[in-house]
Amino acid sequence: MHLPKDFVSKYEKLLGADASAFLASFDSEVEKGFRLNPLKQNYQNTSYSSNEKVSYIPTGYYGVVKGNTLEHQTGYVYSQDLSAMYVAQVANVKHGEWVLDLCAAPGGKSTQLVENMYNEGLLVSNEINHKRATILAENMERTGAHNYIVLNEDPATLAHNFDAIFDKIIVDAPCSGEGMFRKDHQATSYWHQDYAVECAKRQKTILVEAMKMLKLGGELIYSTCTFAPEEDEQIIAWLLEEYPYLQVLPIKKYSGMDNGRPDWANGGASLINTVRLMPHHFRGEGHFIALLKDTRQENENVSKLSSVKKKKKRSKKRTVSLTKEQLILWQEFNQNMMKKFTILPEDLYLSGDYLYYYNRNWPDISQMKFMRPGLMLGIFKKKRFEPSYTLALALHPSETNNVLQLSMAQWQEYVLGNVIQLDEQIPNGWYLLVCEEKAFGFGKVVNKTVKNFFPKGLRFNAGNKI
Ligand SMILES: C[S@@+](CC[C@H](N)C(=O)[O-])C[C@H]1O[C@@H](n2cnc3c(N)ncnc32)[C@H](O)[C@@H]1O
Repeated sequence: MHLPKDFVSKYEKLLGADASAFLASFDSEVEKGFRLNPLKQNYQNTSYSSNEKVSYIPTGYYGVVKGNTLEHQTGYVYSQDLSAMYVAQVANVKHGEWVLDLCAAPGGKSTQLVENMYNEGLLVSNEINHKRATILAENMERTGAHNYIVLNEDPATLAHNFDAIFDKIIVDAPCSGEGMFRKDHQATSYWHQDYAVECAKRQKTILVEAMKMLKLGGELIYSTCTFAPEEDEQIIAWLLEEYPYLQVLPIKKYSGMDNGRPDWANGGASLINTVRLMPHHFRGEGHFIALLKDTRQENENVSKLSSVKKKKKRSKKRTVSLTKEQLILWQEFNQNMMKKFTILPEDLYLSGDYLYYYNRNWPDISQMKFMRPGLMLGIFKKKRFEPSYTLALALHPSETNNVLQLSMAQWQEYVLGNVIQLDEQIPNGWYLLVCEEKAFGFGKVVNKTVKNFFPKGLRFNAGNKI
């Protein structure tokens, strides 16, 4: 592929003898990867489970996944670059933590983070660009997770609302994208000599806001998909200067992963703890990851206590505005449909006519633009409750009373938006529709006809793909 002349000479200087292998890697083939989703029932029951496993991600595999298939639509598989999937692994989220993914669309890292949280704690997944935030919300809903919020805000507004409340913050920063050149040749057209420095300025602005939201003792995970030291080691060196209580923690380096390069920044020894994923050494695209810890926790118990108090005070601000009639409609649906899925009335949140699960302890988001203020349960329509597609994907067939098993051909009809005719009479009402053990939506049975509630914007023709 054609690389900008100045790009070539920059990396010849930086890499010396290693430069020719690095530059040659731009002409080699991109290797693809994907993850399976452990939140799904029997999640390894897919056609991909015998693919070669990735050593550094328990749910990661080498190979290509097809869109417009049952496994993809139901969120069992997510296609992701083999390098990008190491970021959420480095974040090592623990059940119960509050995590912020600040630059989240289209959602590769957010989907992986939430899948590792097993419905405990909270993931706030934010994207500044509205169009991209819509895609993020769709990808998040396919995970079937219960514990996420999708926001569409700029980092400064978030920081104004979320004062030092997150255990972990992921900043997968907008960058010069050099690591994506091999995948997207067009990306080279944006490149110029000063581009990395321009991107670094924006990265610093984002990081200043991120730091306001990090709890004492919290961890910041910073990543880019570029090789540029200005946006990688030099950004971490700058962070250490601005926030001297931050420490760069070592990241485990698997085969082919390189140490960060202190000599490409200010020589700070701890920069070696960061990781560079370089395509001439590693089976994936270019990436940089740093893990930083706020070390103040142990020494500053008093401040820590005040931050906990702040969290409790903030969460009281939210209000629940369901009418009695709406509450009854939801409870009726819940009792008929669900075996184990209990939501307390205090954890219900109404936005317009849409009902969400929003844990009463979560932070107040009423002053921010949201795409999903929690798990969407459904919508109230003229004295009835219609369950959402999102809820269907969040349920295991074994958790529900009314399950309707359909064939692959019937699933194809459903994702096209068609009604499905049944051969036999079954009781009228709502059913969780299931194909090959995978819940793919809700349908309302009326006299042997399954009415279709698959969202119009998501419909597709899967006819020739299976
Ligand atoms: C590298 S991409 C994120 C990829 C994502 N984390 C994933 O794994 O799918 C960076 C994102 O930052 C967003 N962005 C651009 N400018 C921003 C800004 N000033 N503040 C916050 N986010 C920004 C972009 O819209 C883009 O979606």
